[in-house]
Amino acid sequence: MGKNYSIDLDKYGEFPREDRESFIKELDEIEEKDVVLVFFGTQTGTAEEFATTFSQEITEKLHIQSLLFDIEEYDMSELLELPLYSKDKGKNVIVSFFMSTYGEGEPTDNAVDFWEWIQNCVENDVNEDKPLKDLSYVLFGLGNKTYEFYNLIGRELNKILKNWGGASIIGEFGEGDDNEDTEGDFQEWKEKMYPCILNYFQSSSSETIENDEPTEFTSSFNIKYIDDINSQKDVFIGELSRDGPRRWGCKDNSIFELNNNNKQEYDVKHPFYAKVSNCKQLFQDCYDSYRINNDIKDTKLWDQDVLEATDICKVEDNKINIKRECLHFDIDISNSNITYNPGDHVAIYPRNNESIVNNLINLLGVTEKADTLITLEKNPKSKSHNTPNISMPCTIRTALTYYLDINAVLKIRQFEIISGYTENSQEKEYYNNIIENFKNTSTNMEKYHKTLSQILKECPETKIPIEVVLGDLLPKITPRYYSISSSPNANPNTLSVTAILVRYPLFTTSSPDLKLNKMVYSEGLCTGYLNSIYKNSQKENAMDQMINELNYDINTLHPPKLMIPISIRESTFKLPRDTTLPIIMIGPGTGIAPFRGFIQERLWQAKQGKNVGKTILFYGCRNRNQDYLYRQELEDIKKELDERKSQNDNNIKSFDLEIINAFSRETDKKVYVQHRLAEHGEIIWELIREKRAHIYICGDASNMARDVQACIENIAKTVGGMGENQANILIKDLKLKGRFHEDVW
Ligand SMILES: Cc1cc2nc3c(=O)[nH]c(=O)nc-3n(C[C@H](O)[C@H](O)[C@H](O)COP(=O)(O)O)c2cc1C
Repeated sequence: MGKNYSIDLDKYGEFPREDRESFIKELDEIEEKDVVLVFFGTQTGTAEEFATTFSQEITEKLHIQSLLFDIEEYDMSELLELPLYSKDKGKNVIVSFFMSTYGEGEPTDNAVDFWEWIQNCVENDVNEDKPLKDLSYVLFGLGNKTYEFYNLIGRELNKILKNWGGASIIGEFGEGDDNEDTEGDFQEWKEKMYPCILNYFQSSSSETIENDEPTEFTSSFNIKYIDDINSQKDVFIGELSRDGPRRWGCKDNSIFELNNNNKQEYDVKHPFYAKVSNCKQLFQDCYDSYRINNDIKDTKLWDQDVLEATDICKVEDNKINIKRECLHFDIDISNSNITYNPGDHVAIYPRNNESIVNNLINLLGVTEKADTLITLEKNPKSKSHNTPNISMPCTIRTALTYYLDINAVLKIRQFEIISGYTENSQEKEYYNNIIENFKNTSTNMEKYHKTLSQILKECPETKIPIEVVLGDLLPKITPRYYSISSSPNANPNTLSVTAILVRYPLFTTSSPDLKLNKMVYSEGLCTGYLNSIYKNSQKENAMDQMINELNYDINTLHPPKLMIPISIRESTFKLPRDTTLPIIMIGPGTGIAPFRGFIQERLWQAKQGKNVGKTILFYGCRNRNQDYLYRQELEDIKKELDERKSQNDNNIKSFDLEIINAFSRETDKKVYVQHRLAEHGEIIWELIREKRAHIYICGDASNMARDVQACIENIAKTVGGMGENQANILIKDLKLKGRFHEDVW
């Protein structure tokens, strides 16, 4: 399609067009005149999920053609050509964007190029041409109000499209706040948006748009079973891959990827499968307490795909105590060409628990076909142009284990689809109640906490065709990001992860004999996966078994089970280039993760003969004997430094490390990091004001980060004698100068 539409694209700055698809070409391939294009910028999949729902409902409910695009994969400079193209072809096109904000008001990884390009456009356009003046757009931003730059990407994009581009917005700019209820915000917004979209097409189209009752849901795909496959090499076995299937082999007792020869770069769409070189538990005897049947979610009993907490649970009086666990992993990145800096993030791709997959396969009634190869082919009766969330051909078991999030909490659209697949009036009523309840009261969908298996268990007469489950119902598994807790210089070829296990207590069985009470819980997808890797690695001969399992029988073929798919995401949470500058790190709980890397790096720098500035860590946890992460390691480093100092050791330059702890449950008084920070106001102030210290906060976004910032402002007032306004400006100024960093979630 390219430059047919006489726009001088280069004038606005270059877009990396290589390897990008053309959305105008795809638009050209469909006959319909009225089309909604839907782009998403997502990190953990929410924006993609909303964009998918939006696109599907536009087609199913409004009967308007819609195309869905990952913003990363398309040449977005075509936006400039789109108005002329549409005019030329007599098409009415709406462009919609679902954009999440990350970092400190930054775009998601898949939107980085688009974001740079559109900002360059604004800068390069001296004449302010309003090149998008004939473009109509729809915009929904996803963010979290606890962040300073709430929904910055959505808000800025709105301004750019409107003010610079001259485009017109349809309906209202929508915003979802993850701190409250993004799903509810989206529901409300889209219900108002649909009439606006209809209106737009009705007034601009020569044809009449029929929008009576929504038609019945039609599966986007038909399933095709493949009995004989010519070439096994074309089969996907659960690997994550930008291009074709991937295979692993074994030599000298170690596993390596075949046919790769390190040529392929590893990224989020083509992760590196890494060996775990070491993993261990970090907490000692640490528990969370729940009152029996009181603190627990109101939910029906079911006996599958939840875990009974017998081995991690202690009953005591009228309480159930469930174990808190935190795992440390050292991941081997040798032979991967992967590099990282302390403070970067690692993406980990989880997979579903085998027994939960088996349950679901049974409940769906596909046990016999579970290991047959399938592909999903477009259903000619469906108008949907969506692509499936699975790599094909693969087996149903592979799709449900590696590609689809079978534990995802079902949302309203999924209930709408499911309700069409039962003849039982009670089940229908049950679904309708959930849908109505949600629509009328904006109840947070998480409250229901229903997964597909639970629903199928509760409603046995619901029979959902497998192609709907695979192609329309389940979202894809997205990677989870962790702050890397190591320094590459101190640990060549290793990357560490510190992960607290996420457990959702669901209910307790209540027995008059308290000792018989049990807790039932479900696990977070990624930490459950990491826990299974940890447990497996504790078994004898785990590695040998994994190697043995790499046999090439198509029915059991899978990526190496104990290897973790990873990729790196660069972060702005970086140590100062000038090693002599002091740093103040505040990171309670797993917020310590990047600081373990920082401390390792500073120690390494000192050992290399560099002068290293004062390094203070404020670390908080409940109790020094239970959940003090890396206590031994930190104490060992302190000891080593003290010994070297007392011996006037010239092999290491100065490295003044101070660790200040806040233990919240050791005394009657709750002591948190901000309290300890306030106690050290004088030195903090001196380091900030006189010594150009960098401040780093890592951990909980909603309370801790806010309280710590308020505490630093207070120090500026009480110690530095600043007024309210001045103290506020000081923090803003530090941020602008790149001396105040946050890595919060
Ligand atoms: C590390 C991290 C940083 C974030 N930074 C911001 C931010 O600066 N502003 C904001 O409004 N939301 C921020 N968020 C919230 C996300 O935008 C929000 O959770 C969104 O729903 C995620 O959508 P996604 O699943 O499409 O990536 C951040 C979330 C995380 C985990």
